[in-house]
Amino acid sequence: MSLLTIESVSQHFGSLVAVDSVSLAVEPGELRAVIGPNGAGKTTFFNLISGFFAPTSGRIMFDGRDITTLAPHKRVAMGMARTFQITEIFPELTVRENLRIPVEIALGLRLRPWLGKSANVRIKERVAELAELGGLSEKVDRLVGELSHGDQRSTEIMMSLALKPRLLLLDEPTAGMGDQETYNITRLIRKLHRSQKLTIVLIEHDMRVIFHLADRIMVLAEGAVLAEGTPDEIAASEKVQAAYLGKAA
Ligand SMILES: Nc1ncnc2c1ncn2[C@@H]1O[C@H](COP(=O)(O)OP(=O)(O)OP(=O)(O)O)[C@@H](O)[C@H]1O
Repeated sequence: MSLLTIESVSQHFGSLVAVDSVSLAVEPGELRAVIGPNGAGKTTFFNLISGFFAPTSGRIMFDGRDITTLAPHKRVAMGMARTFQITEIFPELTVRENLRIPVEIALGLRLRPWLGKSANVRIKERVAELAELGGLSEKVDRLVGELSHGDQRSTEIMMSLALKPRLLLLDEPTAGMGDQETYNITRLIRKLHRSQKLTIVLIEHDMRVIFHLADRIMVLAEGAVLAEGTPDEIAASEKVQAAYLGKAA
């Protein structure tokens, strides 16, 4: 059974059709990319998956359950995590302190007035494990606000992972990054996908990232699915090339 199934979903804003009857099935363990020129409807599509809007029409199923109108926090509770284009971390806290927040939530220990020794040990171990996996072990005591954009993004991704999501939605994970940082984040995402068998849907502008990572790619243009296939098929598609060059496909 697919983990996420989108059936003919549309989103209208007045007379504008931002997402036009889009369908998608994401299998467990798959890394699926959604690409498209500016204004193609990618962010709106992500907002529909994470529940920021209910679609004008269509149906969204997650883990066999109809979540079309389910509130975002209930989707998170079902195992859907999302990172944003704007980094959502606490810059005035250290990496360790940032990671500790979702770890405590995941262990059901957040905001307890008093934590026993064994609870503290469990939290510390999990924070250390996440820092290691995210390549952040040497930076755990640094303030996040002082880190590079790439390390901040890694921290944010590891915070999402602390919640043990079954689906991770990544919204332009390398936005605003230079070549080295883009490479590092791409490697981290690939490592998480492979080692944790994490199911990931990502929106990305940077084609190098997409072609290195994705099992399959869906291309949106003017709200509709223009093409779907493996990276090789998408790279060879004349329709896709035309859409990116701004010509009529
Ligand atoms: N809340 C909204 N109200 C009205 N129109 C909207 C809203 N959100 C998006 N749109 C419009 O829907 C269309 C698709 O926008 P969307 O942001 O989803 O595209 P995108 O592919 O993510 O673009 P980009 O790559 O530039 O981020 C655009 O024409 C946009 O102006």
